[in-house]
Amino acid sequence: MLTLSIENLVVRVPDLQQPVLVIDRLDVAAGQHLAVTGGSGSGKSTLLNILSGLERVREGRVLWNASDIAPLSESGRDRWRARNVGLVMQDFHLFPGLTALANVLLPARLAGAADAAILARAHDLLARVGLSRPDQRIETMSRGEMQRVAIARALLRRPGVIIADEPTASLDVESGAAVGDLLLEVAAETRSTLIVASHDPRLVERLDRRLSLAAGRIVADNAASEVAA
Ligand SMILES: Nc1ncnc2c1ncn2[C@@H]1O[C@H](COP(=O)(O)OP(=O)(O)OP(=O)(O)O)[C@@H](O)[C@H]1O
Repeated sequence: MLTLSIENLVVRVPDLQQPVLVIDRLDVAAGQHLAVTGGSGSGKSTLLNILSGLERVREGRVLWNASDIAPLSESGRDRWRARNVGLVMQDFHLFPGLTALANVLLPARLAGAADAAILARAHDLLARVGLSRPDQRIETMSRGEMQRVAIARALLRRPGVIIADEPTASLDVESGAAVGDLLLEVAAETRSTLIVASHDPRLVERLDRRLSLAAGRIVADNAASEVAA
C-alpha cells in the first residue's frame, strides 16, 4: 500500500511553451482506487509516466509514502518501480519469442524471486484473465490477449501500487469487465493503491475516486470540494 502526494508538479516538453501537465497538489490515500479521465491529449499518460518514474520529475515533488522520487536517477527509478509498481502501459512491453507464462514471470525471474509460489500465482492470474494456454507464444496472440498477459504480469508480485494506462482499450465488453474485476479484486486482496487512466465508462464508474484532466490540469475530482480550473 502506497500513499501518493504530488506537490507543485509542472511537466514541460521541448517545443511547447505551455506545460503539458500542472498539478499544484494531489493526495491519494493508500489503497484508494483512482480513475484518471480526460480527452485525448489531456495529460493522462504523462501523469502515469511521472507517477511510475518512467519520466523524470523536473519541477515539483512526487512523494510515494513520503519519499520523493524526483531526485532519483533513471536506474534508481527503475529499481524503485520494479519493487513497488505493477505497470500496464499502452504498448505492453511484452517479449516476442517467449510464452505468455514466461512473459508474466520475467520480471520476477530477473529479480531472483520466481519461486514455486510465484509460479503458481502466475498460472492462477493467467487463468483469471481468461487465458487457458500459458505456453502460447506472445507473437501469436491477439492484442486483447497480450493486454491480459500484461495485466497478469503487473499483478504478479503484489505491488504497492498498480498503474494502468487504458487497460481495457483492446478488449471487448466481456473481457473488459473481466479485466476490471481482476484489477479491483487483486487491488483489494493486496491492498494496493490503484491508478487507472481510462476512457471506458464501465471501468471508470467502478473506481471510488475520479479525477478529470483537461489541457494538463485537474478540472474535476469527486474527492475534492474545490478544484482549480
Ligand atoms: N515529447 C513530447 N513532445 C511534444 N508534445 C508532447 C510530448 N509528450 C507529450 N506531449 C503532448 O502533451 C499532451 C499530453 O499528452 P498525453 O499523452 O499525456 O495525453 P493523454 O491524455 O494520455 O492522451 P491519449 O488519451 O490520446 O493517450 C499532448 O498534447 C501531447 O501531444
